Amino acid sequence: MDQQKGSSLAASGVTVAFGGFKALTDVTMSITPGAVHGLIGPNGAGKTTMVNVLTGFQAPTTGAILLGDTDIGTHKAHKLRRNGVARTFQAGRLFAGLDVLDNLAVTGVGLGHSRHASEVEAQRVLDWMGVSHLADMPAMGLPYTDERRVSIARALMYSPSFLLLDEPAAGMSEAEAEDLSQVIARVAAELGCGVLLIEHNVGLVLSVSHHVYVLDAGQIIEEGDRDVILSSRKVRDAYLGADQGEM
Ligand SMILES: Nc1ncnc2c1ncn2[C@@H]1O[C@H](COP(=O)(O)OP(=O)(O)OP(=O)(O)O)[C@@H](O)[C@H]1O
Repeated sequence: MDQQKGSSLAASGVTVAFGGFKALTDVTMSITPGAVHGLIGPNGAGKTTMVNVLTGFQAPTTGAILLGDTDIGTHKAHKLRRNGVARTFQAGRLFAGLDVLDNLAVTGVGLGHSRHASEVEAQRVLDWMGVSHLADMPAMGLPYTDERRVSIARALMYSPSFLLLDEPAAGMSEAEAEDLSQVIARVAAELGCGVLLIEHNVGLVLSVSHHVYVLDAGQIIEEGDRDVILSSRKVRDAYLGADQGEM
């Protein structure tokens, strides 16, 4: 199965149960190429579980994960990555002992490319991100925002069709988050990637997303554009009910 350019990555009626506890219940959502999709919700709503189930890190208990017309719900993460579904993690998970270029090149080698080709691709991605000056820096000790950028660059190796970002702006200042939002917008607009953005920074999500899903207690309670989300009583209640402060 090759990369599915032009297809959607979707969850159809997905439930994920851990023992008797349902982290997700009958969730249906779709990520389309060239667009940014937001996924917000209070703590414990199921956002990371959603990313895990869309990227092969967690199998759905029931329901289907569809890449185009193919149910990939039982496919493992490394296979999905080869099919163009890439992600980042809440913690950057860089290899501390390697420099930035090698952190990216390792992904290329894991995808089956030669070391030389992987280094060329790594340099290309770092250039595209505007962070080529980091190439020779050790990953250990990188400033936090650079670490986040390198994590995204690594996920962009060999042009995935989908990029799922798990709280990429955590710990960033407003100015840094604004810079990041421009990178995210470019990933969709210039690379044609379908992006799913999970963030506690709701303002960032609303500013950059074409379509936003709201999870609460494992269920989608609202979806739509910025105006729909901002005017939703259900969304307001979910956040206030969970004492998450203002949106
Ligand atoms: N492997 C697991 N085993 C048991 N329960 C789990 C597991 N993974 C997640 N959960 C539970 O599922 C629920 C959803 O967790 P998840 O991390 O997906 O939420 P989240 O919306 O990403 O939360 P946060 O915003 O705090 O990161 C939580 O109650 C969590 O404790």
